[in-house]
Amino acid sequence: MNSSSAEMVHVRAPGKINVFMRVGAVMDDGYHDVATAYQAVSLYEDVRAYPADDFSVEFTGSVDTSDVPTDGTNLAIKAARMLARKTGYTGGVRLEIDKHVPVAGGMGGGSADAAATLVACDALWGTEASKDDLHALAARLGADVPFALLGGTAIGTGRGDRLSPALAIGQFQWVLALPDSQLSTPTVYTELDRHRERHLRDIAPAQVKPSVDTAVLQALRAGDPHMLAESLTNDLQAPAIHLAPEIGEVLELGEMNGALAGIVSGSGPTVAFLTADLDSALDLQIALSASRLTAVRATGPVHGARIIGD
Ligand SMILES: C[C@@](CO)(OP(=O)(O)O)[C@H](O)COP(=O)(O)OP(=O)(O)OC[C@H]1O[C@@H](n2ccc(N)nc2=O)[C@H](O)[C@@H]1O
Ligand SMILES: Nc1ncnc2c1ncn2[C@@H]1O[C@H](COP(=O)(O)OP(=O)(O)O)[C@@H](O)[C@H]1O
Repeated sequence: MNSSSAEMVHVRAPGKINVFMRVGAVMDDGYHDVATAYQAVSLYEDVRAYPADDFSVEFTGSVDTSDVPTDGTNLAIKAARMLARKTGYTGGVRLEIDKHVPVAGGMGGGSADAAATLVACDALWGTEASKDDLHALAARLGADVPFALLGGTAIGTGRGDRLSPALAIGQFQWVLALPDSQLSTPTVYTELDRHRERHLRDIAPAQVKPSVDTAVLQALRAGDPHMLAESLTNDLQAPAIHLAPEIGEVLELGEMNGALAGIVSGSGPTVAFLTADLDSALDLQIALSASRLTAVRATGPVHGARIIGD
């Protein structure tokens, strides 16, 4: 089918925080078996898709995108091409991405771009892919991409792409210390495996099948930031700090300035601080900014990738 039905489609997709992340053994496909609790937060990628004969992408926004490739290796272009192949669409798309999620920061910005692009191209091209088809394409693009489609709060197992929504009430107030450096996701996983060999005490043994602690699920269900702060967990935090020791100082600074708790987001180096309420979040944002960190506030959970009427 080749019936382009719109002049432009605008889709917004969120960045994410892993409020819980246990990493188990390496599976046959080379990926680690994980158990994670994702929360989508109000730091967004805005993707605008325009009809075109070929495939291209341009970036604007508040974060440095100078390192992000704009050729066929860009995740958004990969997503568009994959959808075209799957649906038999023979045209292309021009993508404009207004980017606010830090690149290689552990918040799934590239995944959000890919998820938003799938939804935008499907609407632009009128290809009417099913939810299941979009999910399957998303999972092929990256472990985090299905969650960027779904949004909200969800448990991810397997590679992190087998999702089940988690009940969460209310809004959590986060302050994010955005990095001016990057960490490569595979490097952090590899560092974790090295740490395991050194028997670090705060990391679960790889042979234990990872699962999400019931305390996290209870805290999310209760919408209680104090409870959630007690159960924030990330097996990738110690290896991320080992690779980028300044993360440890950022965590200390936040915890001294009113955060209930701080956690490295995904593979880092973004640090997410959970606060008790909006006032504490504002105070913490000011304190971190005074220390010359880029600190932004965000709330969660928020929606996954969806069309915005401009
Ligand atoms: C760590 C997490 C936590 O949510 O997020 P980020 O910090 O990247 O945002 C994810 O596991 C990342 O998801 P994503 O960034 O989509 O990963 P992919 O592109 O699929 O994989 C990049 C690489 O990470 C490693 N990887 C990823 C997921 C997983 N369950 N096991 C792995 O070992 C593999 O080396 C893989 O080649
Ligand atoms: N559209 C995209 N946006 C961001 N990064 C992209 C994109 N396409 C490819 N990449 C590459 O993917 C890597 C990881 O990107 P990103 O999703 O921002 O980080 P993370 O996996 O830490 O959440 C980066 O090194 C980047 O160069």
